[in-house]
Amino acid sequence: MTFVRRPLLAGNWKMNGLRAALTEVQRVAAGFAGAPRSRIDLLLCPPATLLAAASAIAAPAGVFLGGQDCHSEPSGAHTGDISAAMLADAGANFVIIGHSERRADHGESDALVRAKALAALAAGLTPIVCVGETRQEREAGRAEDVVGSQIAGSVPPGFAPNRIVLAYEPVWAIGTGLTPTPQDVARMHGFARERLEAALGAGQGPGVRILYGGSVKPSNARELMSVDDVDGALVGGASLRADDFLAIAAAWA
Ligand SMILES: O=C(CO)COP(=O)(O)O
Repeated sequence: MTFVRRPLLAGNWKMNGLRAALTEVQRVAAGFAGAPRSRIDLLLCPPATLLAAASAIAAPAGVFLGGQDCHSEPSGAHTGDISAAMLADAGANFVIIGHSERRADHGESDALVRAKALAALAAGLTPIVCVGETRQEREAGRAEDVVGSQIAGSVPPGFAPNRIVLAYEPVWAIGTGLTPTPQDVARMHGFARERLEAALGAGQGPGVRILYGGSVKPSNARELMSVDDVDGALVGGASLRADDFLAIAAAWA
């Protein structure tokens, strides 16, 4: 079976954005509506407080919306948490799961990340499961071990490859301006695809979109996005301004 992997450019706003920032959503939507949109999927993941308003602006232009986390349970006594169904109800199509900031700030384990991914799938969302090694792990030569075991523990088995997205985000590249070399990105993405094949089942690896994340900017997007097995980007800081985000999207023009 041959798979066509449509590039996905995702913006993770993290804990940034008041209502005034909806003007950036408007500008992304306007820029995308006029672009040859068939080339890529565009996704914005604003804070949950802006999701419904952002969806009203972006969805008509064909821009997808996503959450940044969800609870592993469908509902219940979990003060301050958000369920996958709530995200879907507010207009989300995707949800970022297991971002390294959540793994670090909230002690999320691979098992919890997998449970959250399953909750997302049950609510009809596409989980973007994040993996990546720290600087110490890379320097100790353990990058592949770490990413391999995160994939084995976090990716729910038995789903079609188009229902799950993987994001490789080396922790040391996030918000630092540092990026791996294209050769390192190619090696890690190729390795991740092999491990996805093991996690999802024979023949499934080639169908999964694998995003690169960590200091993606307009100036390096074209080089990083042309690497083998890179099917898009998960962008933090440079997704906050519509001009930068659209300039990254132009890497596929
Ligand atoms: O963590 C990231 C996206 O999820 C990457 O963040 P930066 O693009 O700011 O490095």
